[in-house]
Amino acid sequence: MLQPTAKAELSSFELVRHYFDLAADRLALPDDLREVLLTAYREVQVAIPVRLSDGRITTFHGYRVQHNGARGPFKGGIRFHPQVDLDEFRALAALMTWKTAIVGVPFGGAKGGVDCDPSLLQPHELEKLTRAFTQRIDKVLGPTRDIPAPDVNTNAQVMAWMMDEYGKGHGYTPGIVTGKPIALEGSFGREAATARGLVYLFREAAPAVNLVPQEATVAIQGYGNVGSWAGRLLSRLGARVVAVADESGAVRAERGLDTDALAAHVRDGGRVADYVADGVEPVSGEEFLATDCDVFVPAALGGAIHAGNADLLRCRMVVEGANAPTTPQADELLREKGVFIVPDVMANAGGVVVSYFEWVQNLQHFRWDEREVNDKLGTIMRRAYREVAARAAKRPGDGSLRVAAFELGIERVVEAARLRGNF
Ligand SMILES: NC(=O)C1=CN([C@@H]2O[C@H](COP(=O)(O)OP(=O)(O)OC[C@H]3O[C@@H](n4cnc5c(N)ncnc54)[C@H](OP(=O)(O)O)[C@@H]3O)[C@@H](O)[C@H]2O)C=CC1
Ligand SMILES: O=C(O)CCC(=O)C(=O)O
Repeated sequence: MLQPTAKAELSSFELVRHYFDLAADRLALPDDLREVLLTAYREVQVAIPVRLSDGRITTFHGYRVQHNGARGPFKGGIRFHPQVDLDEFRALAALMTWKTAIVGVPFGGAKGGVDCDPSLLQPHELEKLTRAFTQRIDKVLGPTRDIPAPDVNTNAQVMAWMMDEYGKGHGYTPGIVTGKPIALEGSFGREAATARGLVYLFREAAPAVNLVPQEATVAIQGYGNVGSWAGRLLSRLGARVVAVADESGAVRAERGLDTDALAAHVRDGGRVADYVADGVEPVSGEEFLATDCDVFVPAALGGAIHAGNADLLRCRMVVEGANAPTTPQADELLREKGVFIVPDVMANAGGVVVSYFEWVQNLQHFRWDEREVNDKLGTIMRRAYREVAARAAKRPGDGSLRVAAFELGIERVVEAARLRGNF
């Protein structure tokens, strides 16, 4: 459902660098400082040979990129996907650095993962691979060093295996990962947190395009953790989710999809394209993108909206659940058409904010109830939106939230690094 031409436009890191440069120009950052801020602190690359059930050894490749730790321990998700590479993790780790700074949680940025396709692995193979990966990156992890979390194709179970494997050498350490199962000191609210944060921001942003959130129509690309929770929470708000896509295809329903039923269908192993219900029709990838809606939520992979398809979009607002879903060319094209974009570094920051809450709870071996978690999340997300929007408003003619958000994030990282005497 994503068109591969996206990657050809710019590499993942070039894409992040593009937005970094725009913000760095505004901040008048000197070249030497730019170089420091664009260079990852540490990049770990490991080979992970695993004997699979067919008796053969498959060598997977694992990565952990720690981008910048000026503001606190490195923090960011673990992605399992056949197409990941070092360039992509460099980009995603840098985004984490700006994201944590924008929402003001005391972390740096990291990202990592393995080049595997979990859909081709049996559960015990996935566990074996996860444990072997954890052993190989163990030395750079730690609750005050680097704290992973779930990302694409990883979940609470994968975090539980990572925590258990890490604990073999270090003793019981729940604060080593976030996004764990509730039974293992995971935080209430973390599973839905990325989407909940996105919905908080959508509500803040809606007036900018005269949109009433409760009356909005929405199309969602990706129906995993972020997409399916966004669908369910937006439906609960009263919005109508009229189209959804995953890798298998897309469905559309003018009167609105039953987002809970669709989530249950996916949770039980179904694909979006196979979802059958009254008033629901299968559509092509292009028809999906061209769905008439108020809000488009990319919640799949990077580069999904690019120069080759941005023109198809018929929405008033894009709220980026995915990381780096919009290429610079597409971003410009959409903004020229008057589409209001709430960028990834703020729109999907709810996940890491509640990861921060989980970490804080783990350090104290204490638990907050879900209402407390959600309320605190709302306070942080709304504050971040207002701070970024206020900065964007100072640039009449180019009120891009993305560049303003990058500016804010970079500024905070520079301040912390300077105060620590890092440069
Ligand atoms: N989980 C989190 O807390 C956070 C996630 N994010 C970002 O949100 C995005 C989604 O992550 P998450 O929900 O956790 O991941 P999941 O693995 O839970 O879900 C990914 C979804 O994307 C779909 N997808 C994958 N490839 C394509 C494709 N080519 N076309 C259309 N859909 C596709 C998958 O479909 P299928 O199942 O058919 O493959 C699946 O529905 C990522 O960009 C991630 O970095 C950002 C912040 C936090
Ligand atoms: O929760 C976290 O620590 C990180 C989530 C993540 O990977 C992201 O925000 O992209």
